[in-house]
Amino acid sequence: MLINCQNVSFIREKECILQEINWQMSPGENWVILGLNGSGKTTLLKMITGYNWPSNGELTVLGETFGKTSIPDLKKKIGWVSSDLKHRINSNDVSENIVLSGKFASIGIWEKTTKDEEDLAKHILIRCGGKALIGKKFGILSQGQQQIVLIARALMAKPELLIFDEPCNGLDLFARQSMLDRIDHIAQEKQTKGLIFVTHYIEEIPASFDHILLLKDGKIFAKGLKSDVLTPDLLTRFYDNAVEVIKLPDNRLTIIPKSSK
Ligand SMILES: Nc1ncnc2c1ncn2[C@@H]1O[C@H](COP(=O)(O)OP(=O)(O)OP(=O)(O)O)[C@@H](O)[C@H]1O
Repeated sequence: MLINCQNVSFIREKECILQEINWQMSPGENWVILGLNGSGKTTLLKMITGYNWPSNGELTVLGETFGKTSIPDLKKKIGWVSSDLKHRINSNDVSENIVLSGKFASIGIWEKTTKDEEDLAKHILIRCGGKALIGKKFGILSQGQQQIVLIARALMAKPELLIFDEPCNGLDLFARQSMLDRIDHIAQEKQTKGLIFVTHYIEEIPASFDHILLLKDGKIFAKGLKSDVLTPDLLTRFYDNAVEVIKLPDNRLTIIPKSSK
C-alpha cells in the first residue's frame, strides 16, 4: 500500500479540518483529488508529505507509519510539484541547478555535486521537454517553463510518490495541454509507484488517472474508479448544483451546469 489512511482526522483551533478519512492507494494507481476551495485537499497532501501530523487515526505512507518513522526520510521519497514552491526558489539560479537541488530535497545546492549528478539533472530536464531552458535563470522563465523545471526537480530525487498540486495554475491553453501530456507521459512510463493530481477541473484529468477522491467539507464524499465517481448524479450532489458530464473527443470528461430551462 502506498498510502493507508485509517480514520485519520486533523483538528486545528477546535475545528475539524479533516474528518475520519479512510483511503487506501495501492502501487500502480494514479489518483485525482477533487474538491472545492477549503475542502481540505492541501491539508491532506501536507499530511501525506509529513508537514502535518494527524490528530487522530493511523497514517501509513510508503510503508512508514507516522509516529514510528523518520519524517525527513519519508519526505525524500515524495515529490511535490506545486506553484507554492516557485516563490521559494532563488530566481537567479539556472534551471539545471534547480533540478539538481531536487536530489538533496533542498532549495539551492549546499553540497558538493559530481559531474554525473550534473549530467543527470540536464538529462532529466531534457526528458521533461526543457532542453531550451538549460543555462537560463529561473526568474526569467514563463510559468509553464517554471513548471517544467519543478517537475524535473521532483523527478531528480527518484520519488516513489509524485504529487501534482494544481500544476496548470496560470498556464495558457497550450501550455496547459502540454503540461497534461507530460504528466500523462510520466504516468505511462511508470517513473514512480504512484501519482496524485489535484485539480478543480475535471477536463484536466489525464487519461492515465483512473481513480478519483472527492473531498467535501473535510470528509470523503466519494472515492473509487473514475467511471463510478464522475457521474452526473454523484457530481450534482457533490457540487450541490445540477451538472451534466460531457465526453470530449479525446475521451476526457468535462462538466457544465445543467440548464434550468
Ligand atoms: N493550520 C491551520 N489552522 C487552522 N485552519 C486551517 C489550517 N490549515 C487549513 N485550515 C483550514 O482548513 C480548511 C481546508 O483548507 P485547505 O487549504 O486544505 O483546502 P483546499 O481544499 O486545499 O482549498 P483550495 O482549493 O482553496 O486550495 C480551510 O478552511 C482552511 O482555512
